[in-house]
Amino acid sequence: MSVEPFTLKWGILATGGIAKLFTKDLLIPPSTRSASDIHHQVVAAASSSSLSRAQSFLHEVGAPASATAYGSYASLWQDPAVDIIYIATPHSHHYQHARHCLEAGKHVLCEKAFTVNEEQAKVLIGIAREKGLFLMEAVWTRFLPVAREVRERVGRGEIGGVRRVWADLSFGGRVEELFGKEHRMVSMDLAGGALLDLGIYSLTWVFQFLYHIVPEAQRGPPTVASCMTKYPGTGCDEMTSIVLSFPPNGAHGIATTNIRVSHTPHPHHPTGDPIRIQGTLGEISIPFPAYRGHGLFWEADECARCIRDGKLESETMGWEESRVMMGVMDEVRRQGDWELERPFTKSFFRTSSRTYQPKRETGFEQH
Ligand SMILES: NC(=O)C1=CN([C@@H]2O[C@H](COP(=O)(O)OP(=O)(O)OC[C@H]3O[C@@H](n4cnc5c(N)ncnc54)[C@H](OP(=O)(O)O)[C@@H]3O)[C@@H](O)[C@H]2O)C=CC1
Ligand SMILES: O=C1OC[C@@H](O)[C@H](O)[C@H]1O
Repeated sequence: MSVEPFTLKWGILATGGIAKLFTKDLLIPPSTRSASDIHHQVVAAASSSSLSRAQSFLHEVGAPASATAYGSYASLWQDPAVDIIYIATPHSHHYQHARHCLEAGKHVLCEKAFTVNEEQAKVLIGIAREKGLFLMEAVWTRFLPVAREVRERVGRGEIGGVRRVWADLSFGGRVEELFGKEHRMVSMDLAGGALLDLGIYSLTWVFQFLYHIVPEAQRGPPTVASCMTKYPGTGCDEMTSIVLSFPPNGAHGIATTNIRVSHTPHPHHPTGDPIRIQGTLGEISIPFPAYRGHGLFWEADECARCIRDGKLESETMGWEESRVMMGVMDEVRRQGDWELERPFTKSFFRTSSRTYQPKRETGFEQH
């Protein structure tokens, strides 16, 4: 007997680079990755720039003609046809956009970094819990088959007890030419910087083996030591290196990120795997992965299965872990004296329109 797949109806909030890739991936039939239990439908997309931008976006990604284009985000989160909203705005806006979507009764998949600080993450989690809605940080690499397999093998003890994990995600380049002072990667107003943009991936690899797979009663937030070097153009971080020591036995996680030098200077001549998991009996290293499509559909499949099964959070990328990783990044910024220059902690981006003025309508004003 064949069972109808569960269909999840997506709304896309923002029309930038990753929104395009993600939406194209949503439209790849799940059967191409041997999934027959779920189906994704793109029902709407919204741009805060203009209606025509949303229309061009839907056309470019190949969405069905029935998909609705909106010229404001609020129209999207008010659309009754939408089940879940994928938020693909700059980091600075994740909190307020996710909050609006949740308050409008939508499930949310929010791009990384989840928020700009732990405080904001806690608020979003509280709202999702209270309203019975699914919420997940879109750390897509957690859902890659290679990540699942390595978690399982390490969890089975194949390399003994894990004592050290190294993870680097760094893209080197002529930063001033690439990003200037306005690009979201370096803009302080858009919560740019290597740590929030790329460092979250390094942290997520470390956390998978030194936190996620550790039995709940034994795991806990790590102690944090870090160095940060600022980008002269704006004052965000351009290199950050973090050393973590995890309970229960002090295992070390070394998470690094950089926008001046790369983890793989030449993709065809790799100089070493950027992820190494070292155990008492052996080591597993992972190269930078490459996939058909963009590899973003696995996280979308996870959303569909969780929502179908009535789960509010994913076991693979759960609320507690997103919150603890945000807390680590808060501490790294504190050690890097970041908040002395710009108050990313506490209420920044939350209520103050003095410190942050959105460039255009974002729905921010209500909070
Ligand atoms: N998973 C992954 O592999 C990747 C994830 N990301 C994450 O996705 C998010 C977006 O990144 P990316 O797509 O590269 O960014 P882009 O700059 O390409 O797109 C961001 C979009 O956000 C909207 N937006 C709303 N308010 C603003 C504002 N004040 N300034 C600029 N844009 C605004 C715009 O869409 P509109 O005009 O339609 O409203 C814009 O196109 C970030 O959180 C980033 O970390 C990024 C790259 C890869
Ligand atoms: O998530 C990301 O992965 C790819 C990078 O190029 C991008 O800046 C980052 O946001």
